[in-house]
Amino acid sequence: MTTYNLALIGFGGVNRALAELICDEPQRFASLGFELRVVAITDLAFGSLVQGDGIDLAAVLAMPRGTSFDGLPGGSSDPRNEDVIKNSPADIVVEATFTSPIDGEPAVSHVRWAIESGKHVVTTNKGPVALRGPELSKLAATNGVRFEYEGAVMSGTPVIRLAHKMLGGLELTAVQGILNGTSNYVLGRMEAGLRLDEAIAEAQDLGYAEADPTADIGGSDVRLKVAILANELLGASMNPSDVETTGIQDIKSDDVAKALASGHRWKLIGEARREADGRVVATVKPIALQADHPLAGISGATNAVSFTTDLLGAVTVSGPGAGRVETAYALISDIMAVNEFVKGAVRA
Ligand SMILES: NC(=O)c1ccc[n+]([C@@H]2O[C@H](COP(=O)([O-])OP(=O)(O)OC[C@H]3O[C@@H](n4cnc5c(N)ncnc54)[C@H](O)[C@@H]3O)[C@@H](O)[C@H]2O)c1
Ligand SMILES: N[C@@H](CCO)C(=O)O
Repeated sequence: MTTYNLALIGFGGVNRALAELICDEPQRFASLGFELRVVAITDLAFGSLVQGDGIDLAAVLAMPRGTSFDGLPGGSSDPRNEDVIKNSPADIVVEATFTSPIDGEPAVSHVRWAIESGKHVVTTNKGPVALRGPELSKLAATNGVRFEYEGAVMSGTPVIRLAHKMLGGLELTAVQGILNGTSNYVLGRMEAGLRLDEAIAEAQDLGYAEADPTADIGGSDVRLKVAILANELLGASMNPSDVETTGIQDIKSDDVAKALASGHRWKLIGEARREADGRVVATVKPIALQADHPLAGISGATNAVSFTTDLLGAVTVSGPGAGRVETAYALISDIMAVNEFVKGAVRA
């Protein structure tokens, strides 16, 4: 059986959930035809750890946040991302640090270092994909490795790969949906009577929110996702700054209650659409949907995206849009794609 060595860059909610699955459920991977071994971990809070024979995941998962890897064999209190990414014996770099909606850093550099040193990259980080996606995919192709990022949109729910693989024979003219778990959860909790700040705190505890939740509430998280979908699926060359964006920060408990009373529900809707002249235009804005609208019933951290197609009309995918384990599954599906690529290369 093939063993893939992983370097986990960022050891927060998502990469810890992946480490737990690797530690607790090895049979899940054996049934996929490979084993996973974590040989390196870096994080601002822990430093870095490189152990070529495989890190004892149960032991590091038990370390409280803020404890240093310094003192462990191969450990340091410094994250040493560049050295670890370039020189550790990893086959696959798993990037799950903070998303920067401004320039995608430091994740863009992490991805580039990995690809340039011949390592595959799987990531849930929207920044590099939305801001540098085509350039990084091209670099990966040139270096004979994969750059996979299913978790950048709707966490583990298959959207990007599903659309590429299964909708490729259709003409897509628009994508529209609820693409942020935190804001959808928050709007639902406000319907239940919570204040905005109370609902955000709950979403943070549940692991849905970004490190800076203003990205979720202010719409910049959805803006990145809409740009990714427009570029991947509608053939646009869009920068996130091209997406006209309004968040839910100005929606008050009163607005939510009034909408409910009149049979409406506020939802943060992201959309990209190809116009008759071929231009792709994209927006993010809150809309009070009628209760019988197909997206009005999407509740909690669940997301949904609807593709407008020529032969099938609307095709809608719905599932978790956030969550630690749910997002770790996106990384697993990316590793499955890397495995297919590696096996294909061996056969060829
Ligand atoms: N949690 C979700 O539901 C979800 C869903 C989809 C995508 N994502 C994306 O996945 C990524 C990880 O999410 P998360 O929930 O694990 O976040 P998190 O905040 O729990 O963890 C991020 C970790 O990265 C570390 N980090 C930040 N900058 C670093 C650096 N320069 N070097 C080393 N470590 C660094 C932090 O210390 C933290 O432990 C984010 O980019 C997020 O946008 C998260
Ligand atoms: N913070 C994001 C994570 C998934 O990208 C959300 O709530 O949807």
